[in-house]
Amino acid sequence: MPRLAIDATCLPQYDKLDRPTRERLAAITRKFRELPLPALLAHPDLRIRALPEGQDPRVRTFRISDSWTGVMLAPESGETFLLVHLLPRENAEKWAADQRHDVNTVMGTLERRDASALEERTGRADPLPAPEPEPEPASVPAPAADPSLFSDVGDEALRQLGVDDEIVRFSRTLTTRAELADWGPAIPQDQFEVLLHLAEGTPVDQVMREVVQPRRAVSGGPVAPDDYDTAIRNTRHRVMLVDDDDDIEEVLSRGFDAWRVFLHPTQRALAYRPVFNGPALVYGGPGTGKTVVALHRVKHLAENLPLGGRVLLTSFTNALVESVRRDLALLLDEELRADVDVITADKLALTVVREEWPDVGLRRDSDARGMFANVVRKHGLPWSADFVFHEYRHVVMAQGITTVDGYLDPDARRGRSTPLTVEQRREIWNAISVARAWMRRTKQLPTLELHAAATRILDGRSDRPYTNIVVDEAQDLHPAQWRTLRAAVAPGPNDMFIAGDNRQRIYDNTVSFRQLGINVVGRSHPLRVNYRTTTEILTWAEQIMRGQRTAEPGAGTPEPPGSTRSLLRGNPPVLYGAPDAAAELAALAEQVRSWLSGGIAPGDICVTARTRRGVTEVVSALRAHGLPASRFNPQQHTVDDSADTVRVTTMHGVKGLEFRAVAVSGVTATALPLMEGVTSPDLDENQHRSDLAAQRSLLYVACTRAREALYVSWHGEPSPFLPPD
Ligand SMILES: Nc1ncnc2c1ncn2[C@@H]1O[C@H](COP(=O)(O)OP(=O)(O)OP(=O)(O)O)[C@@H](O)[C@H]1O
Repeated sequence: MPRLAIDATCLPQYDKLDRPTRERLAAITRKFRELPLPALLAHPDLRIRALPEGQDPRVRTFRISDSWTGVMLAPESGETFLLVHLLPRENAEKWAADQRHDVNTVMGTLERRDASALEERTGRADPLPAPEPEPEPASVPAPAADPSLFSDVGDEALRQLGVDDEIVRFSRTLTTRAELADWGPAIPQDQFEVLLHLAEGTPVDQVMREVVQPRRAVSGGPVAPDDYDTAIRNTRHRVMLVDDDDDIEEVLSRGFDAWRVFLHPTQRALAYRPVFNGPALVYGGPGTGKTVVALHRVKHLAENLPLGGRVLLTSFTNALVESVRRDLALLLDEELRADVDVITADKLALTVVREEWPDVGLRRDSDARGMFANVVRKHGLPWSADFVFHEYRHVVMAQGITTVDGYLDPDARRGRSTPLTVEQRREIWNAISVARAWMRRTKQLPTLELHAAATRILDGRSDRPYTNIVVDEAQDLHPAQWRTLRAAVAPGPNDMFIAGDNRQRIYDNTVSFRQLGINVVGRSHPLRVNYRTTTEILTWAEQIMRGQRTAEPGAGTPEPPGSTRSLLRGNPPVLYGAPDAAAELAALAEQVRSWLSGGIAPGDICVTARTRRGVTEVVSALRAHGLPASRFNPQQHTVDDSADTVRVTTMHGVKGLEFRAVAVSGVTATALPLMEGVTSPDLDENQHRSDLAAQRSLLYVACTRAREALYVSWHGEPSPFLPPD
């Protein structure tokens, strides 16, 4: 029986169809599965048309309605029809005639190209000749500088990476990366990805490892050039196979959830790898699908749980947990979800501690800081409360030190820049002990204490609550939180799956996985394709991180800025430096108005401010300009807050989220960095640097939430973190 497959290109188009057109499309595609090819092609109602002048004899169009046309690929051999595109009638014939589909025999995938555009650029030519042997260097005159973008990659190397002759020839005509990016939509997508990596300077063997091999792993070997059936089956990152009993309408209407179906080969290889022999780390820049991979990993683990097993999926804040819980419901049926807990590490610690100590409560961290001020005053200590609090947070609690000898160990304060004598340490230890004893007496524990207690309880048990733990947004967890997580699962295969990006670290925690007994060496994997943000926005935002070399926890190799690529194109960010705050707010309102009138829904627009006060000012200003705006507190409301208003929140509040349009306001020198949030260099030089880096990351995180449009504004002197002009 013929089978139906649907190209990802159709999904956003499907959203534009009205109900009767959708029903008609479903009825037509049902026929694709019911009728043999000759009967289908001859069917009078469907008006399937070949394109005599088209580039690809297998491409046909069919009528869906007066205004919509479908484009399909109907290979002569094999049984799979591919629904390639849904287009307004007036554009369909031309588009369909320009496209050609081929099997990429190296990667085993089905690819589409704009053959007419490529032909115009490179001419129709015979395949490239076999490579000549390299001439002896001594006999060659010094070559003229080759301006071609890929001058240091030979034809044969390109072919081995799955770049076919036509694209090899085409690639030789390119001189800049921008030109390559412009041609993205015309080039076969897998080959485009290979070229993008090479253009960034990625070595050939790394491109082979990261782009070609994951695709080969799916195809399992070479695929013949006419084996369209197999190639379609191998192209699961772009093509969805419809099962015989699937309801086509239902399948198509899942469009917005493309992440559930079309995993990039690297994403799929990580999420569905049967076993990692210990903790595994997935890292990568913003929007590369780390959360998506984490969610699919949960699916894999839940599907393979032993009897009585449980999976924990955790993320950094309540809002993020809420967001992944909702997404997980789209991926897993209820029965599987029953074996998965989706909670923060703090909630886990509280639950564990309450099992032993039911009346324990949670104390705000700011309270704990205040308590240290009392102790310092009472003991007449010569240090500030902040200094002692930092010793507590970044030394004692970070390293899980439980005895005075542990604190006196010469290694305990490694990385702290203010030296302390043994006597001084004893004094500080006493003060910290007094504060901690007092907290325990009141039974109101700040989160770090809660985690210390939870770790102790879990370590004392023979059984562990979880079979597998999946951690998203890992970069901001404090070591004490990691210890709870480590203790909640027995060490072994598939114990921990961790997703994070150290360049998005926006709180004051730094972690050494090795010290925590979380060994990810040899199991750290990068993701490099950004699915969220356009190239223009991403390239600009990467400049915020210029000069910053942040090692991934446990990965050893720092990720250089620019190692994430987007396949999406759009407009560059709009930057505006206003003379004063009022002018900045007025311009912001105009920007929001223009997005709204351009058809972006209010709920798809987010405005960030650096502080809560800034949020209040923005909300008032937008409302004063007659625009719908409301404060959006992801900690309290969930992210699907249905109010149809522009969301306004702090820069911290947008962590992990995304919006079609983002305005980052108040990027003024006095607000970024906001010095009241930065440890004074007199207290600790290293912490000072680390806090500044976190504030730089904050701007980077806020800007990389934008999918299509980014606007950044300031008044007076701009933040030094902004990219230079
Ligand atoms: N394979 C895919 N196909 C389609 N969309 C995808 C795919 N992978 C990710 N996306 C989409 O890209 C966007 C970013 O994904 P995700 O949030 O998982 O990235 P992330 O790496 O966790 O981002 P960040 O670190 O910036 O929070 C989401 O809209 C997601 O649905």
